[in-house]
Amino acid sequence: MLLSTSGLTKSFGGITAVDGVEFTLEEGELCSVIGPNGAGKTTFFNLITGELEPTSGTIEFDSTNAEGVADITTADPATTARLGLHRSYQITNIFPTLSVLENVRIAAQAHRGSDSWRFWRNVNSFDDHFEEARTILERIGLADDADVEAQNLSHGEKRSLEIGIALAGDPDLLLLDEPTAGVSSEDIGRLTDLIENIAADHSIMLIEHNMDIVMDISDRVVVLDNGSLIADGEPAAIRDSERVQRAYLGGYEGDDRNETASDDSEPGVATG
Ligand SMILES: Nc1ncnc2c1ncn2[C@@H]1O[C@H](COP(=O)(O)OP(=O)(O)OP(=O)(O)O)[C@@H](O)[C@H]1O
Repeated sequence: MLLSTSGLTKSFGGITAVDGVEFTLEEGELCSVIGPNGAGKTTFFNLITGELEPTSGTIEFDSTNAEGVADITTADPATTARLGLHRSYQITNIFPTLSVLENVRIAAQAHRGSDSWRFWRNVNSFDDHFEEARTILERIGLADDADVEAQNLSHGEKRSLEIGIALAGDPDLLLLDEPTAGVSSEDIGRLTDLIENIAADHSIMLIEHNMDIVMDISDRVVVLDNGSLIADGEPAAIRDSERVQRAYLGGYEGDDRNETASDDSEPGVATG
């Protein structure tokens, strides 16, 4: 287990945005979180990263940066980040007038902690951050744009840069909140390839409304409806679940339904 929530609940006044969620993520999984608008997906992420404190329930994270499993139920975002939980936001969080390289370098430097700020004149660590940032730019496909002001990137490239900034934190678990929202169709393929590439050596939780992407790249899909986790299983089983179709998918059949429908006589969907 990398992450686990038990009875996780968050109420805002009369609204229970997240309602008793039992969830476990295994290391290496790419797990998509889907559900209708207002289902509680972003609140679920905010609870995990410590932006919000739960009303009740617990969250545990098996960080490589801590001894054993850490109880992160009430940890703040700085603490969860230090433990290896990073996210990219729906709202862009890059420095628009700095270069693409600087955006990632600063994130790498911040991650290395107060020592590298204190010894910022230390040429070696400064070079290390540049080196690390350049390696990340290669990976996210922005190496040729290293000196471009971030504000001049396309929307899709900005989303890639946000992922690069999150990668500079050396995360064990990356939470991506609608990374393809508003991205042009030609950039979507690139971004999807990038997420798959990152998933090769990171655990990922992904909030995504584009069902073709969800079905294509997820190892596992969980469905939130009205704050409750109503289904948890492999993509094909989720797509074919009547309950999920009723709550959210509303007739979605996907691109490859004919290829995979026959092996789904016993859908592997756990319900909450
Ligand atoms: N800070 C807040 N104060 C009051 N209510 C909130 C707050 N944040 C979220 N909510 C409510 O909690 C519920 C879940 O919202 P949330 O944003 O988590 O859903 P979501 O599944 O991420 O939706 P979307 O797909 O539209 O982003 C909604 O009813 C929302 O209005």
